[in-house]
Amino acid sequence: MSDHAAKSQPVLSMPSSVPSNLMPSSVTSKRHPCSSASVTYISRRKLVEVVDGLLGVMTPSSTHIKPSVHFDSDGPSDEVSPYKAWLATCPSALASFDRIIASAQGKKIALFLDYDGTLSPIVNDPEKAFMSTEMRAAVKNVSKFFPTAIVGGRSRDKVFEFVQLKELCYAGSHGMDIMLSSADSSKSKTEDDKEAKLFQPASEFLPMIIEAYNSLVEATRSIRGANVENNKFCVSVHYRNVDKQDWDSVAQLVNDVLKSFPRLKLTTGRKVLEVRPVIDWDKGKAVEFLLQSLRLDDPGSVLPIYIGDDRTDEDAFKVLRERNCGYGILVSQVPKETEAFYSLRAPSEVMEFLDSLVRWKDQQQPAHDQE
Ligand SMILES: O=P(O)(O)OC[C@H]1O[C@H](O[C@H]2O[C@H](CO)[C@@H](O)[C@H](O)[C@H]2O)[C@H](O)[C@@H](O)[C@@H]1O
Repeated sequence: MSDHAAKSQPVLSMPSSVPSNLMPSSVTSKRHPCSSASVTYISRRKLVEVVDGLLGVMTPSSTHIKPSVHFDSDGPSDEVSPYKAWLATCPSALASFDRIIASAQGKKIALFLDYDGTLSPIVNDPEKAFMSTEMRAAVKNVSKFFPTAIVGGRSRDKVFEFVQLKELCYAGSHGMDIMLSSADSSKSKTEDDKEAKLFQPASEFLPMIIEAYNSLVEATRSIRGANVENNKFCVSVHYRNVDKQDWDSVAQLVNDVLKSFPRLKLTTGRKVLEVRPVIDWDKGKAVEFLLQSLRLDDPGSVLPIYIGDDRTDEDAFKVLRERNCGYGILVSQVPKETEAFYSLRAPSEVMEFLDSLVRWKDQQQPAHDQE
């Protein structure tokens, strides 16, 4: 995404076929609703400099997918006006709530929720990214009305450990480890039964990921604050707690390790470098898979909503946009180029949005049924 983020011109365009009922109220042209040439990306400009410098030191092997790294800035911008300008094109999902539910009339909403930065606030220690009791209750409540899946970058087990709700579906490792229903699977009598509910398109990469994880731990051992997380089918190298002057070294070390693993590639998140298999699979593909598997892929009767904060969530936003069937909601305090239709500022607003969905459904029909 950094190549993408580093470009000064928005590269996205609104498909002309987006139905008007799926268009945010402020969008009147074919321009992408969530990117605007008039938005000043102050923090991104600084990032571009870093990216340019960084790409200069990277020499990917010929068989290796070119790593595109930039160092993320996820703090609030000092300047209010660029954010306001951005809101005009990527409106708040709370302010647009009536419009969203208007397009859900007669349809079943299917919810897809990222974990880190969406259900839990970003914290320095990834092991302590707990979600609040209130957020857990909000997710539990919303899942009573709408099919709900968590689509996270961490291992599926880890995400489940944080969320602790059996009634949801879980897709871990950026969608490369999908369990269709954790509730059903716990009741499954046989291994065959469990396997039928499990989809792991990168399973052949497991030994390679373990090897890469060990190499990355070894390579970054000397960098104070660097932290390598094994996410089962992918590995995260965190630099949030690394001194800024050492960020280049972290990227260089990761890139050096990757030269020995031509079938692994590098993506970036919020102060994290993510190493994953080169397979054509991402959160977008995972959402498509879930919609199909759960028989929710009829755009006439289902409105999927995906809420996420990270670059990897853009793949899912894009799928919904291209299928003209639902909404991506980006969680961000700063203007970003995005494929999402709407935005929310922080996990606290995500909770408010989920609570609003529950209230709306509650008022709508006492029987608690969906259409
Ligand atoms: O796709 P996601 O579920 O959002 O996963 C992306 C990464 O999320 C986690 O890291 C992020 O959250 C941490 C805890 O708040 C924070 O310390 C870190 O800086 C963030 O990048 C997770 O730990 C990573 O493994 C995921 O790759």
